[in-house]
Amino acid sequence: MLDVADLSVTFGDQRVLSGVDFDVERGTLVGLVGPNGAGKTTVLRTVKGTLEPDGGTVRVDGEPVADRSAKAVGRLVASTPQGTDLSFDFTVRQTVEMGRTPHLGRFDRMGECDHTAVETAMERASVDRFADRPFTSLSGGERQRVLLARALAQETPVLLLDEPTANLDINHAVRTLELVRSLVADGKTAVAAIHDLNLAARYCDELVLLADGAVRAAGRPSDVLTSDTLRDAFDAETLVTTQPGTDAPLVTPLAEREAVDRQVHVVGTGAPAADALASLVGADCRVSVGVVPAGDAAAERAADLDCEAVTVPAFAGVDDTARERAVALARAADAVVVAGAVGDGNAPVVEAGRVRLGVETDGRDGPDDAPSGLVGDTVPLAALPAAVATLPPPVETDAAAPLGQSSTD
Ligand SMILES: Nc1ncnc2c1ncn2[C@@H]1O[C@H](COP(=O)(O)OP(=O)(O)OP(=O)(O)O)[C@@H](O)[C@H]1O
Repeated sequence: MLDVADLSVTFGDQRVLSGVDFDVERGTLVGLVGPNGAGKTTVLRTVKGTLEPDGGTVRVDGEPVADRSAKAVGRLVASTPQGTDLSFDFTVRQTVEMGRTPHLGRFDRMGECDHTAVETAMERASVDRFADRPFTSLSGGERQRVLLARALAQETPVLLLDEPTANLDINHAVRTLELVRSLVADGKTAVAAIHDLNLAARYCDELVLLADGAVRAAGRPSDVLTSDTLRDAFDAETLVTTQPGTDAPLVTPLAEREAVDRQVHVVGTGAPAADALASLVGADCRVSVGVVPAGDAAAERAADLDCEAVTVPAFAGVDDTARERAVALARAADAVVVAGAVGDGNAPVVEAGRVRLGVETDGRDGPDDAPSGLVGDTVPLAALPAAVATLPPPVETDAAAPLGQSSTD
């Protein structure tokens, strides 16, 4: 439906976009994400034909936008601007009526179908109750919804939204994106520049991550929003987990922090244990995990993060050798962290810890499933590194088990 190929844009001697490629299928919402100045607005301006690129093409339905008249593009592509600071001396209804311009000849008056399109657009964007108020009397968020209504009144197959939720409270942000999703379900094709990565992940079918005018990653939100791509694009450390009740990634920025020089042994399985490992490694702790079944999410995350995992074959139960190694690691650690389900076979490992912390798991199997009485305080995942950082400094013991010895698997 929308095909952006090898786009490059230069302002003066500053190359702002280089080799930007992506395409958007009919009936999908693609989010443009990336840091300030990455080039998101420039991409949108090029797609709607108001900025001519130095190189590359934008095609809608196979035909280059550059080959069509402005009015013809206006019947195909509608957009909402990033800012709402427009000095209109118009009512809300008149503002929304501007969306009909591409459908009218120079001397045409609006007909019945134009009025219907305007009323429907105002209702869908929930601005009909403001219809007769001056645009300039509205709040920033209300103006944003009026500009969305103007774009809807244009009745185009393609919708471009530049920061559609920037001025909106969380309720209106969610309602706006739900509205965009329903438009997309009706067959519209939408591209939205969105700063809020978690809203983008939840509502977009695909994301295009831009930085310094180039595409750094593109695809499903869970493939695009990883700690590595976000570090690369934003130069920021993040913890990426999963939004409760969905498969969408949840990005938590990690504040600049002191490294947490602590050794921690994690007991548990699945996503909770895997997320605890990532969080602790992200805080520079030395971390081990086990006993876990080989192939479990926690064992795989440990391999990715280069942490020692004490594993046993799946469904084999905890054997003595594995338990002894895990107990040694737990004894040597400053804390044992319980995240995810813990069977009776791991109870001695948890008991070997001098300090035992549980991690809240949002209803997934967690410390509550541990054999009773094993876990002390339970903290949210986001607070885990801070909780570990406040533990007493390491004590030398004979039981010290340096990390990095081979696992028992
Ligand atoms: N007309 C212009 N003249 C010169 N430079 C420009 C112009 N428009 C944009 N730029 C520059 O191009 C780069 C990309 O800007 P753009 O607005 O596309 O970024 P963005 O990703 O939308 O940023 P933000 O998230 O802050 O809105 C920026 O460095 C910006 O300063």
